Amino acid sequence: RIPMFRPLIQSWKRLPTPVAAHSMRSTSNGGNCSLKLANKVAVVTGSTNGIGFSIARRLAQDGAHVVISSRKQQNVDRAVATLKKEGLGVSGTVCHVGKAEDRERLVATALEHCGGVDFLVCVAGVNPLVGGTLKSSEQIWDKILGVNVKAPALLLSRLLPHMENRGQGSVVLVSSVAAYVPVPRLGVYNVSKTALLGLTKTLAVELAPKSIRVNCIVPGYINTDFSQSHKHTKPNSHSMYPPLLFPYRVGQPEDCAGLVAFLCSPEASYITGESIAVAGWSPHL
Ligand SMILES: NC(=O)C1=CN([C@@H]2O[C@H](COP(=O)(O)OP(=O)(O)OC[C@H]3O[C@@H](n4cnc5c(N)ncnc54)[C@H](OP(=O)(O)O)[C@@H]3O)[C@@H](O)[C@H]2O)C=CC1
Ligand SMILES: O=C1Nc2ccccc2C1=O
Repeated sequence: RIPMFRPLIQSWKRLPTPVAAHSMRSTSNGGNCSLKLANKVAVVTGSTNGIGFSIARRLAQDGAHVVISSRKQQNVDRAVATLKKEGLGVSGTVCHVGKAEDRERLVATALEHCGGVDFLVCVAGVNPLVGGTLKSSEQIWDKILGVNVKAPALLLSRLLPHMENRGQGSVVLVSSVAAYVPVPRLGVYNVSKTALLGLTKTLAVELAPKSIRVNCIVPGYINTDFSQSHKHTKPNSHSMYPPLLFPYRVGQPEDCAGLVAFLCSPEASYITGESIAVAGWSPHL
């Protein structure tokens, strides 16, 4: 009876049921139409290497057509060629997520190749400075918040009308356990990853009436070039991170990919506003 809740309740009524979401159609991959993401289109930023590449591969293996992107043309070409050789349905374009014209090109590429978009996975993230928060210049603040926080929201705002046209959609943001437990000397980066938790919750509420779900994955230390270049963050027996699983194994990009595929799938159709750790331990209650 509280008026504020009325729009949300109306949107819940319209959320797709798992049964409806399982309907089978032919796939844009020319592949198996029983795959759970058949006929779907995914845009993945920062997807030519590491976690993003693994997510792109997994979504394509599950039947989606995936639009790959990152800053460097040669990386896009290499990633697209590798996945096409595996028989997967992918296309690609250059997109530095911090540049408005690149975001426009990414949207245009997705529409041109695929006619619409069902999933947006925002993986691209940077940390140009290892050091204390208060030692960071305004330029560093602008760079990190611009790429890590503003860019996902601005890209989604351009894709939104096309996702709405499809009747439902799923957005996945990539935060970090650093959002909950600050990694020493990753000051502004830690702050940006905490902001993504808030962005997830706010967008989940705003987009529920449009049947678009917004969730966030929260990786721990994952074995990629990015983490290699921040060697001091590797958990060890002196680190502030609890040594649950990581003495036995380090996280791999594929650990993140499986979770994103689930969050995009019909099985997750009643999950929104969640932040889920992939870390071998849990950073929150
Ligand atoms: N690895 C880890 O331990 C953890 C990583 N994360 C997060 O996961 C995400 C991916 O990290 P990870 O896979 O390790 O990194 P990698 O360095 O392995 O890969 C980064 C990818 O993003 C692209 N990229 C970098 N900057 C931009 C940009 N401005 N615009 C578009 N694409 C860009 C790179 O290609 P190109 O150079 O061609 O642009 C590359 O494809 C980041 O958001 C990071 O914060 C979170 C927690 C832990
Ligand atoms: O860049 C990162 N390095 C890390 C090390 C441990 C946990 C999270 C992270 C990051 O997000």
